[in-house]
Amino acid sequence: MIADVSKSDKIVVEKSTVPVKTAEAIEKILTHNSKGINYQILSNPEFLAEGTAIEDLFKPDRVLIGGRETPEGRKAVQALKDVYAHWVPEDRILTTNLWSAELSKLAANAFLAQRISSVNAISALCEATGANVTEVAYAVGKDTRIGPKFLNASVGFGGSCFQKDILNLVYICECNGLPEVANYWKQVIKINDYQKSRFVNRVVSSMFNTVAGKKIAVLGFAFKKDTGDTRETPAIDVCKGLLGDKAQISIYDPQVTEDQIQRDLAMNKFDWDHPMHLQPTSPTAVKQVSCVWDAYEATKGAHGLCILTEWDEFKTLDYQKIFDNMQKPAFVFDGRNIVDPEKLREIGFIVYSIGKPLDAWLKDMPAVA
Ligand SMILES: NC(=O)C1=CN([C@@H]2O[C@H](COP(=O)(O)OP(=O)(O)OC[C@H]3O[C@@H](n4cnc5c(N)ncnc54)[C@H](O)[C@@H]3O)[C@@H](O)[C@H]2O)C=CC1
Ligand SMILES: O=C(O)[C@H]1O[C@H](OP(=O)(O)OP(=O)(O)OC[C@H]2O[C@@H](n3ccc(=O)[nH]c3=O)[C@H](O)[C@@H]2O)[C@H](O)[C@@H](O)[C@@H]1O
Repeated sequence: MIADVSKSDKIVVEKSTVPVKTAEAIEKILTHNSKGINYQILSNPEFLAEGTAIEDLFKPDRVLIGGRETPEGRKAVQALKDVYAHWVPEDRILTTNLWSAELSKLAANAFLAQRISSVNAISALCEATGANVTEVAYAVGKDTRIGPKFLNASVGFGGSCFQKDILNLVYICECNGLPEVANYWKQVIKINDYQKSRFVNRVVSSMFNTVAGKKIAVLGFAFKKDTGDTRETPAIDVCKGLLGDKAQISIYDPQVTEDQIQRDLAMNKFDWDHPMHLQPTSPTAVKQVSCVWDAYEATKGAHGLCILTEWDEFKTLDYQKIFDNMQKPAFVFDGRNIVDPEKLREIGFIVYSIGKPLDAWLKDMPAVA
C-alpha cells in the first residue's frame, strides 16, 4: 500500500512490537515494488503502558531508534531523532542498529514479565513459610541493582503484550536453534499460568473443596486498573477455573462492559488476538455469570469475593457493609494485595492475600483442592 501511493523517497517507521528481522521483510517488499523510490525502514518501538500512555509519551524513560548502518540509514535515524528532540532530552534518545531496536522491545517486555513471575514464584514460597511477599519484595528492591518497581505480587500478569511478546521471543529462539534459551523464557509464562491456577485452587480449597452452586463476587475484570482492556486478563482464567467447578459468578468492573466479559468467557484461549470482525457477534452468554454495576450488588449474598484488578475504588469500599450482606463464613481472596488483611479479619472475614502469612483457617486447608 505504501509503495502504491508513494511519489517520493520515504522513511517507514515500525512502531509495533515485531519479530526481529521484520524490517528486512518490509524492506524487501517495498524495494520490489518501489518504482524507483528509496525506502528507509526504521525500528522505533513503542514503550508506553496502558493507563499511563500520555505521561509515557511526554516523559519517556528512553526513545529507541534503530536503522541501517549506511549513510542513508543514519540520515533517516537523524530525521526521526529530530522529531523527538522537540520534547525528549537528547540523552534519552538511543540509536542502534535495526535488529537491536527490534529485539530490545521484546527483551524489555520479557524482563518486565520475568520480574512479575519471579516475585509471584516467591509469593508461593512465602505462603508456605510464613514470610510476607510485600516485605520480601521491599527488601529485595532496596538493592539499587534490582530496584523497587514492578515487584508487586499478583494473581498474574495480563495484557495483550507480555505473553505475546515472550512467545514471540521463544519462537525466534527456537528458529535460531536456541532451545535452552527458548525454555528459559517459556518458564516466565508457565509461572504466570501456575499463579492463576494456584489462586483458583486456594479459593476452592478454602471453601470446603468446592464452589459448586456458591456465589462468588469478582471485583475487577480488566488486566490492570485505569483501563477497560481485558486482553489476556488473569480474570478470564480465574473465572473459567471457578466456572469449571460450577460456581455462580457475579462480576463488577468499573470499565468493562457485560458484553465484553461474556465474549471473553465464551472465547477459547488466544482467540482474543483475532480481529473483532472474526469474533462471534452475539456470543452465547455464560449462564452462571452475571455482570452488575456496583461492588455491593456483586457481593450481596455471596459466599466469597475475589479482587482481580487493583482499582482504587476497591480500597475504600465499606467492607463492614459487604460482610453484613454476605453468607458466612465470608471469604476475601485478594489477588492484588490492595486490602488490609488484618482490618478485614477484625470485621470477621477469612482473608487470603497473595504471598502473605495465611490465617488459621487457610493453614488447615490443603493448598490444592
Ligand atoms: N496496547 C499497548 O499499550 C501497546 C501496544 N504496543 C504494540 O503495538 C501494536 C499494536 O497494539 P494494539 O494497538 O494494542 O493492538 P490492536 O489489537 O488494538 O491493534 C492491532 C491492529 O492490527 C490489525 N491486524 C492484526 N493482524 C493483522 C494482519 N495480519 N494484517 C493486518 N492487520 C492486522 C488488527 O485488526 C488491529 O486493528 C502491537 O505490536 C503491540 O505489541 C506497544 C506498546 C504499547
Ligand atoms: O508492549 C506493550 O504493550 C507494553 O506492555 C507493558 O504495558 P502494559 O501491558 O500496558 O501494562 P503493565 O503496567 O506493564 O502491566 C502488565 C501486567 O502486569 C501486571 N503487573 C505489573 C506490575 C507488577 O508489579 N505486578 C503485576 O502483576 C499488571 O497488573 C498487568 O496485568 C509494558 O509495561 C510497556 O512498557 C509496554 O510498552
